[in-house]
Amino acid sequence: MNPLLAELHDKARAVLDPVHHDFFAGGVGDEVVLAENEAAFRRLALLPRVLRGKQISGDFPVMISPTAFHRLAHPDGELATARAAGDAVLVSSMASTVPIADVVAAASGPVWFQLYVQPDMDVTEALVRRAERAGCEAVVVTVDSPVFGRHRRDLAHGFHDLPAGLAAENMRDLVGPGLRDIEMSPLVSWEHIGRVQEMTALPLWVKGVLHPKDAIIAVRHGVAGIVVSNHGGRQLDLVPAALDALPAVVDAVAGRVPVAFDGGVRSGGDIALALALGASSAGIGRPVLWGLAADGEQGVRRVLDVLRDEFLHVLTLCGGELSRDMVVTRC
Ligand SMILES: Cc1cc2nc3c(=O)[nH]c(=O)nc-3n(C[C@H](O)[C@H](O)[C@H](O)COP(=O)(O)O)c2cc1C
Ligand SMILES: CC(C)CC(=O)C(=O)O
Repeated sequence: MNPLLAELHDKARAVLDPVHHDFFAGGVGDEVVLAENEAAFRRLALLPRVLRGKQISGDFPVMISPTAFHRLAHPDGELATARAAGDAVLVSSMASTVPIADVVAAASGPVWFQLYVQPDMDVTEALVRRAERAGCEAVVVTVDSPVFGRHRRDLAHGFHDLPAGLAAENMRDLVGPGLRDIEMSPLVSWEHIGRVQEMTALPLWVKGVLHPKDAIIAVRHGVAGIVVSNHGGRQLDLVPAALDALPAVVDAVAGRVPVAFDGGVRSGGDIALALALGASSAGIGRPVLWGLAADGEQGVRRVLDVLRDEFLHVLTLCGGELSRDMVVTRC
């Protein structure tokens, strides 16, 4: 982990209510996958190319992954995150504690709307319209959550809803303000993806694909892109590290749509490894929350600056190139 990010996590831990810290930090079950997401990067190494004789471009293919309830981390919540995002894609959680219109107004770059399909399709449609009206540039449907993950830390703390004064603002007038007002349903299927596509002309991504067969089905459904993700180790504690699932999905998709990735990215080198394995961009989840808790907008800015600087440095050391043949396993 980049030491500056570790410092921000330490600071966040010191300022956050321990219950909220554990909501952000925790994973499902024994937290095997939570640990594996980070460990997977340590098992890989990069073989740099040399004497490539070129200046690298400043492209920084990173997105801010959707995470719920930023006002638990800082009073400015998602407004601070949006202001700090710069030109990185900000995927704003449906469960934001600031309405999506205000998130988009605070951002200078693209904002995508993350959606859990609600079994009541009128509610789903209302959310999609809200995202469109706000000016979101894509809808990202999270598909790895047929039920809520069982997070032992939250159960131990008895944390199952937001404190008074905070609400899931996009949901408040539709179903209610709380965490438990958001429905997860195992009945959601590819048919619902089709129905969301019929509702909107916005590009639709699916987030939370691990099986290559699902990636192929997604492509067949005309999705604009796929995010390989295990939800930061918060859903099923039996899945592989997200990084280990990435190459097979990239191969199955075979360039037909972009394949983004998230899970365990904690340094610029991690971003480089994910891109070398074929990711179109790398998503950042918890480090953004640590920056936000530690120092609001400035803290999130710091996280992105540190990662950008480190990524571009690694890229230069790799000859400005990242490809699958440059990735080897450590002995
Ligand atoms: C506190 C927290 C809340 C999250 N909320 C959402 C959410 O609302 N929607 C969603 O699709 N994913 C959610 N995720 C998953 C993230 O989008 C992302 O997949 C994951 O955090 C990436 O792993 P990382 O935290 O190791 O970077 C959440 C993750 C965390 C840690
Ligand atoms: C269930 C959501 C409100 C948040 C989420 O996806 C998560 O906490 O992992």
